[in-house]
Amino acid sequence: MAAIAEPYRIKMVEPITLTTRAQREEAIRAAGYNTFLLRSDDVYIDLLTDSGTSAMSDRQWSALMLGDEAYAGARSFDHLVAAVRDNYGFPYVCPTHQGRGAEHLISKILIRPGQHVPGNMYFTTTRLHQELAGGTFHDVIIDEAHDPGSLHPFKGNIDIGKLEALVAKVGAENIAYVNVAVTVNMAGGQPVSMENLRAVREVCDRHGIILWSDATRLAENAWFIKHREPGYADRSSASIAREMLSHVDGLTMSGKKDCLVNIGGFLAMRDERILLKARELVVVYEGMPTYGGLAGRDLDAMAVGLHEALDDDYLTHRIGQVAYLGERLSAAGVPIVRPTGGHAVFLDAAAFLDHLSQDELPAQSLAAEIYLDSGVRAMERGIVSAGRDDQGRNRHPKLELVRLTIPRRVYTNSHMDVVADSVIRVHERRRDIGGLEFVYESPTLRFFTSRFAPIAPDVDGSMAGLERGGRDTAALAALA
Ligand SMILES: Cc1ncc(COP(=O)(O)O)c(C=O)c1O
Ligand SMILES: N[C@@H](Cc1ccc(O)cc1)C(=O)O
Repeated sequence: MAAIAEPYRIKMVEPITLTTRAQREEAIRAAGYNTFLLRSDDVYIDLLTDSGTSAMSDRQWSALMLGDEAYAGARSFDHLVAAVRDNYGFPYVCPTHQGRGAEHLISKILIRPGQHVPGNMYFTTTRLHQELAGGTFHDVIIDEAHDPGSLHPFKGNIDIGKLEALVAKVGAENIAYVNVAVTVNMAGGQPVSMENLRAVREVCDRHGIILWSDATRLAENAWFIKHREPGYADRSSASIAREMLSHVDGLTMSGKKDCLVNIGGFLAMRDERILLKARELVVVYEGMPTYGGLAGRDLDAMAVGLHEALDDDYLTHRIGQVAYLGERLSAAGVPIVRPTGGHAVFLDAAAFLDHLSQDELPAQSLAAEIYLDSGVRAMERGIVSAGRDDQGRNRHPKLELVRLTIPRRVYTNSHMDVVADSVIRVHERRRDIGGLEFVYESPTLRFFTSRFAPIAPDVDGSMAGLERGGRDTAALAALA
């Protein structure tokens, strides 16, 4: 697949800040070594997330101006419904303020306490909402997804054998629904094949189980099917996305990703009974069913963005940019999850810092080191993100990763070169990097707000001079 240049011209720019090493040392200490707690002004290239960080197009900005801010019955809602119907094929839509708003509602609607929810690898907010509704999440993704080196083209696939085994064990009536994420964020932005979606549908039909989708990165998944699955090369990603969704009963969407907006989400479905339930709940937790916690202009921008994200040239450039960064790192011997996925390059922190145990939080430490080196902000996706189980024990996920997440239409490959050079530099002196420990552990979704301190001094200055072995008193003082 030949790389293409940005299929757009840049009409507006936002200056970003270059920082000194001394400023970054101060900033990461103040942030308790948690990149989520850095101030954006202290970040040079921000690869924390692809969520809500897209650049909107001139069409989307125009749509914002046309937003209808009526409390009820706004035409902006009609625009969103039409876009979802035309692009995704669902007649019913319930907007929410973002993806987890939709997850909250669908978990409350479909899960009875004690039921089980199989899915293709956990996502933090998804699993939490399933648990809060009384459900138990089960990972039924194929084993290859847990192996950073496996080159399986569809590492997001559900393992049909694992799914069938769970149904046999707990009984179909105790499965609330099957949730299939496209792509799979925590596995590295890995896609699900159409063949797999069909097979999962067949299992669900045979057992009378609802099939739902977390379609947050639907467009990127469709592009992978076009380029990797036999029979789809001549199809548009838009038509492939439509076919993918024909296999599911409904979806939750974080519009902040593949709808190219800074805020927004929704539920979409075919069953009017689910819509009615969603409307009963949305007025309690989000807002009127025609705005769901959003401004009318947000609905309009999302209606335009969800269509733009399905454009093949846009997708070829976007996924090509992720691959470009991945190839630069692989060529230098940096261990990454392969093949690269749709939204991010994931560093294999366990292999990168193989002198650290998982309990020394290698991914958290690596993300802090990369920030210290260059001001590039990444995100931990390992033991800290996985949290604790219902017995209060740390979960030890097989993947211990750092995510370099690429916002949509925001950075050029010159930025990717700066990122690659920095990660390669850090890799060259990896033996000097020590681990971290918690100094404050947040009880829920702990990766967002916990604070850390170095547990081991290094020899030549990476985190040297900040804190040596033990508690980060400055960080604790800042917290108090
Ligand atoms: C796969 C996936 N599902 C759900 C969500 C939740 O979406 P939001 O951040 O809009 O609440 C996210 C991002 O958080 C995600 O990446
Ligand atoms: N969904 C967004 C924001 C987010 C980040 C981490 C989370 O665990 C939850 C939400 C992302 O994947 O970047």
